[in-house]
Amino acid sequence: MSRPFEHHVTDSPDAPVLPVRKRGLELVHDPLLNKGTGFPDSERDALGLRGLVPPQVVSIDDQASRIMENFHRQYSDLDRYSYLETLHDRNETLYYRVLLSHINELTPVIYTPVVGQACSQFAHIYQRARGMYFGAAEIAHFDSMVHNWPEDEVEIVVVTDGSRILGLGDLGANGMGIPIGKLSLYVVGAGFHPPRTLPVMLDVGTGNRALRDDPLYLGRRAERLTGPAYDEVVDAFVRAVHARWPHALIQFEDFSNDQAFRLLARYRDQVLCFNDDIQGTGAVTLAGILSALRITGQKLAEQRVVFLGAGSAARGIADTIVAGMMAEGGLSLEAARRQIWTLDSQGLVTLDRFDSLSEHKRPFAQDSAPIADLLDVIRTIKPTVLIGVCGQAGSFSEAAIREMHRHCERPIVFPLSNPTSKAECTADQAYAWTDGAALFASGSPFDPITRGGRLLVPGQCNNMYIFPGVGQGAISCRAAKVTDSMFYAAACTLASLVGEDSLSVGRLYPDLTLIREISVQIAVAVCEIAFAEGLAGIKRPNDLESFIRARMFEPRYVPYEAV
Ligand SMILES: NC(=O)C1=CN([C@@H]2O[C@H](COP(=O)(O)OP(=O)(O)OC[C@H]3O[C@@H](n4cnc5c(N)ncnc54)[C@H](OP(=O)(O)O)[C@@H]3O)[C@@H](O)[C@H]2O)C=CC1
Ligand SMILES: CC(=O)C(=O)O
Ligand SMILES: [Mg+2]
Repeated sequence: MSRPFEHHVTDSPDAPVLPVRKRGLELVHDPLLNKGTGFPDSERDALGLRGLVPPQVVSIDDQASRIMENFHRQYSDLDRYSYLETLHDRNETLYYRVLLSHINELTPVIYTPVVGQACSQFAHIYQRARGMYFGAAEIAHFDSMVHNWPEDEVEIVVVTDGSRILGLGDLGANGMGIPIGKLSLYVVGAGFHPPRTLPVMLDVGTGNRALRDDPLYLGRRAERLTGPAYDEVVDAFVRAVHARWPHALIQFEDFSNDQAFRLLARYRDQVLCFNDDIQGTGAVTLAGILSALRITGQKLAEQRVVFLGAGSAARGIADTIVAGMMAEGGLSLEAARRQIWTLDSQGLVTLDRFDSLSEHKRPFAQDSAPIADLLDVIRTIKPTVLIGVCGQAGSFSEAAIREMHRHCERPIVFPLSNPTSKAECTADQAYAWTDGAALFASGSPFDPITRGGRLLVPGQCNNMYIFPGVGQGAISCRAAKVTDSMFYAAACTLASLVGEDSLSVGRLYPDLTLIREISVQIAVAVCEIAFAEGLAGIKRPNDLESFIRARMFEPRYVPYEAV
């Protein structure tokens, strides 16, 4: 049963007037409706705001200037994160206006790398409730708890169990910063209406002893659940969410790989869902490799790819590259997989380890002698592409990168682990060790570099380029499920949007200021797959692109009508 709540969304782009029941401070304290000093005089009269805000009526752009002035006054990254979250909690329209107009400067704060620091300290910097916590002890209440959430039209749920937050390991309930950050990017990147997004923490305990002993820790102080007890919590959560919001998309985020693959397999045909670390990362990485190959003029099917790390991200990327080699290069599944070598914490993943390998590693086990070390693997395999997804800082050594460059004129080097403190190497290092020849992209951003008078701009290979558009596509056409073919289409679309101007400075991804355009094009591609595969829940609109654009939230103040 849902209660009558305040409307937060208007779908009419032409003359949007939002009926508002709240008055006075109740309105000012609702972050979805608050305009702060931006309430015009007419609304101050009609909504009981006279005297409650300073006399000047300030435009949203002047408000944004004040925000940036104060943002620049903060002392540390964590201060900057907290400052933006305070704004998020006070005035969402202004928060998104500021993010959208300073996207390159602010994304690294609300997202990687600073969000990693924020998650590590989440319990200490916590200010105000945001999103929902589904605790194992409350499992009997999940079905009723979902009705405590005030919005009837949730479209995107990003859920984590905190077990593998970026490359920082098990952060338990502190991991809530990740769903919050990802959903901000859904709004900024693909124009989801803020009240239609829901961050979720599945609090099933934590294996992180230091957190459990931290007096300020906000999650369940118990060992992490496993086995059937864990599955029951996830099941109850998915059932409750699906019952309350049957059309919502559930994004699984930062689950350790012992759960990630199982959960995706279990739910992908039951409810609208995907795993971002597996599927989103696969798509964004293939796009970057395709961009790099436009520079070298080579074909995907000719590449020899080495992964340092053989977990969720590695498997998602490897499968997507294989799909590309099969689609573009005509290789068989087996032939494509033979072009890919993975290393885990025990060294090269080989057939002689088959029986002890987790399921997700087995398809990429190579018929090769054991090799323990990345340098020796590079010496033996002579890769053209090197991908780091092991969460181990500095694990691409100078010797390894130099060895790669010895046999490969333009090595494709992607240290993808997040946050920056976990990157396998820096942009500076990759360029220095290859004399500027590396085609480089990283999970967290690095600044441009000038080498010998030449500007080199590192791209950011991060699933943030993919998930907003895939989500918008899936929701716009009411897709019954999210398929791998949709992610493949997203990868090709993203690659097609990288301009020659970007490639001329070695940047393998478009500038982030283009994220909304990228998301529209990805959403169109995803919808087209849904229509072609009979998965769409609506009739195809004649002008699909305009249909998607019309759904997108613009952070500006709409007029209110007192009701
Ligand atoms: N840029 C992006 O968009 C994304 C980046 N990532 C980043 O990728 C990293 C990994 O994520 P994910 O795949 O989900 O994590 P997983 O835990 O699933 O996988 C980590 C893998 O790294 C291996 N590993 C650990 N230490 C070493 C080592 N010293 N040498 C070789 N391999 C090692 C592990 O080996 P073993 O199996 O033996 O334990 C495991 O196979 C994280 O830092 C994450 O932030 C993830 C998703 C998206
Ligand atoms: C980017 C991302 O999803 C990760 O590092 O886990
Ligand atoms: Mg992730």
